[in-house]
Amino acid sequence: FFDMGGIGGLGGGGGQGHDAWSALKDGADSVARKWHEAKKGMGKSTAMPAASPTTSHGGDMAAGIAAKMKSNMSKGSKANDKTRAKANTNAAKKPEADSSAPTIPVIDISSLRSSSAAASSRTETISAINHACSNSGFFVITNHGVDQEVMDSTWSIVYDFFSQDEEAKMEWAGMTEEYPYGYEKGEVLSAGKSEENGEAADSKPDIKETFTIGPSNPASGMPARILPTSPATFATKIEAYYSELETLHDVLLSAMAEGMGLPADWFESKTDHHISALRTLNYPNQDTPPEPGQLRAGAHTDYGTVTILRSGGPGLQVKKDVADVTTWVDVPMVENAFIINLGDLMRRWTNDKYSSTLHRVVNPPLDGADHRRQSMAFFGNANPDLLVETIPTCRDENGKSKYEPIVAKDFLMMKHLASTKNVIKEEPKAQHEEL
Ligand SMILES: O=C(O)CCC(=O)C(=O)O
Ligand SMILES: [Fe+2]
Repeated sequence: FFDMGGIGGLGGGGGQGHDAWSALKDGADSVARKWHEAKKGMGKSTAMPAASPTTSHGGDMAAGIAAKMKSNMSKGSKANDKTRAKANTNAAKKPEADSSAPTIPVIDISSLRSSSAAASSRTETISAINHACSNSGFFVITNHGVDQEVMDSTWSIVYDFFSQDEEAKMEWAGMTEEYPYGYEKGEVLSAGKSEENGEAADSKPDIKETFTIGPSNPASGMPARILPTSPATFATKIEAYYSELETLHDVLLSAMAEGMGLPADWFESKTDHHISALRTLNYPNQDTPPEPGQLRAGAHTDYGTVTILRSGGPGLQVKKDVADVTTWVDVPMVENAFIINLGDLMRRWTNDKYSSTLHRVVNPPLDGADHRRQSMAFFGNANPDLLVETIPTCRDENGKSKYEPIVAKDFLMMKHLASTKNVIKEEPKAQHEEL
């Protein structure tokens, strides 16, 4: 019910997206400019657009349904603190109750990636990350150490992949329960959340197409990767990108472990044959109004540990409730940065100490301009056979937890299968079996 309220209750999703855009227009930066910058960034050989970190909100658009919504972001609406003030100097000037105050800090993580960094700067970074994880569950990282050439060339080849005609892309479709990867169109992202809560799911497919790969490690128990042969260098590039982000995932988990008062290597044995997935996303240009309730990506939470996202333009918004009113906060776009957010597995693992926050991608304005948009999301996860029991330092004062232990892969598949009911085929595609 909770998610359905978020979608249906906002009074018609096509409208929802456009209302959000008009609300954004009142924000610090004009949406038109952001779109313009984003478009420049969508070119074949370009990366993320440059934009200054800003947030805005659509505070009034959901007032009518606020009462129906249970606040899961009460922690996220805490006032500015030192960390946020440091990450964005504009924030420091805003009054505490201002719902447009940034909840998504920008954190420089160079100290986590350099062996010569001063211990104090590492501690400061870990504390900023821990704070963001315990509040909005979203933050942006800079100086993350991922190879620029790998980032840019993957971005560019992914653009080329999605630019192919439907037939060429469908060659790589055929998602099954056993092979939950490949090309697809028609996912209902919001359904994963509904399934966890035992609710009926919305049936409107997202206005997007995706191509996903899983781990290459046979010890993960996942099937061997099926990689497109066209464009020619797609396979090598996307595999290199996956490896880079696999390392960054380890770095972030290690910082989070320390943030929770655990040894830095605490997650290592729990992720050494992980089932993280890399999903590339294309949101085609929209020149006709969407169906009511349809968004580029419906409101959802991610499923795993930590998501590492590279996003090519505006549209991504994070839910924030302020005094029982739902607002959607724009995620700041910072050139060459990654957006980090936590998944439901991490939320459960930490007994809700860390937040997995609802987010969505809204529709662009129907203004005749080309608003094609691209993203690449690395969905970090744990070992498939890991029994995820509440982290010792996250139990309550009586040593109790809100959650029963769950097996990591069972939890992931429950959510994944709920959101891909429209796309999953009964049988694997024969043509790829010999690969
Ligand atoms: O494209 C984006 O910016 C976000 C996509 C997303 O949230 C997801 O695929 O889980
Ligand atoms: Fe997401």
